[in-house]
Amino acid sequence: MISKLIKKIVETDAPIVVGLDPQMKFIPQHIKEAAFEEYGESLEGASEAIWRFNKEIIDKIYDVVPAVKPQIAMYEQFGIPGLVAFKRTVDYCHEKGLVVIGDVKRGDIGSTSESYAIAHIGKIKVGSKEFTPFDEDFATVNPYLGSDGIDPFVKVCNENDRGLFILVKTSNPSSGEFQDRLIDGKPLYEVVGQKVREWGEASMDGDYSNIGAVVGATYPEMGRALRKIMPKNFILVPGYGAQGGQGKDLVDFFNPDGLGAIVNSSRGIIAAYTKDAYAKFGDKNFGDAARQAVMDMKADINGALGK
Ligand SMILES: O=C(O)c1cc(=O)[nH]c(=O)n1[C@@H]1O[C@H](COP(=O)(O)O)[C@@H](O)[C@H]1O
Repeated sequence: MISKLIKKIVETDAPIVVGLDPQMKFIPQHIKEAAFEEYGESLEGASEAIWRFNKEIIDKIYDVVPAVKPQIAMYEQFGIPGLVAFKRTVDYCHEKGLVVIGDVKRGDIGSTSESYAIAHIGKIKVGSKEFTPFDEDFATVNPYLGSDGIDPFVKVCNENDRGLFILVKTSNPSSGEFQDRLIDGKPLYEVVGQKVREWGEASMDGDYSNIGAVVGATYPEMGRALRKIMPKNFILVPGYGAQGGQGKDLVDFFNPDGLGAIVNSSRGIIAAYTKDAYAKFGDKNFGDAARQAVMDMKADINGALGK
């Protein structure tokens, strides 16, 4: 699966993933009104608005980026209709040829992890039939329960040619509270980075492993150290844009081959039309604003990489 992602990154020349994290406050009024008129001011109405918003964004960016990352919490807050909107989004992104990273941040005891893995990147048998419930290409995973919480994800991943991005050093301000604590003189995130390297060894797909890591753009120094610890693991880098990360912070997340990292921006892209820099598009053309924000992000990152 990582080879498919790499192929698309090279084709689009964009190591970028658009985060499909719709919040009601970002959805233009005309979309909400139309959805509410048909489905009422209800969980169904909100979920329909999310779907229509996503579809417009996807239609405007699918040919310039390799991947999207829907964050399931944004959908789950609207209950079952929200999860239906999540699944519609995943399916439509596949139709448009995009790689889908399900940002689900799962991880539990072994048996429970296995069920999470089946739900998102695996297959479930019902009688004589087999189903792929959510059917993402990659899932994000929380490793802090240890190896027995990760092993079932790796197994399901290998059986289905899918991928994982395992949290190593997160982008948020208090991530250091636990992740930077020293264990035998090493920060915990480095210990976890070393484990990601080991977990990924049996999942090679070309030059890289299907098992990747998540490291926040907001911690470039740590990104540099982790890049060396995990030379064959792709790094998903969130924290660009809304959380302050910029192209110049990202250079050391990449390998000398120009690959090895994919940078996420969610609010910075999907809500671009609400920002002064893109206000000229207006709320009716929020999809065009998103596309322009992608092009600007691409120029910023590729410029920093000297391309
Ligand atoms: O796993 C993630 O994607 C993730 C890890 C992390 O350390 N920090 C982080 O922000 N994220 C996710 O990346 C997205 C960032 O959104 P923006 O700040 O709007 O670009 C959200 O979906 C977060 O849940």
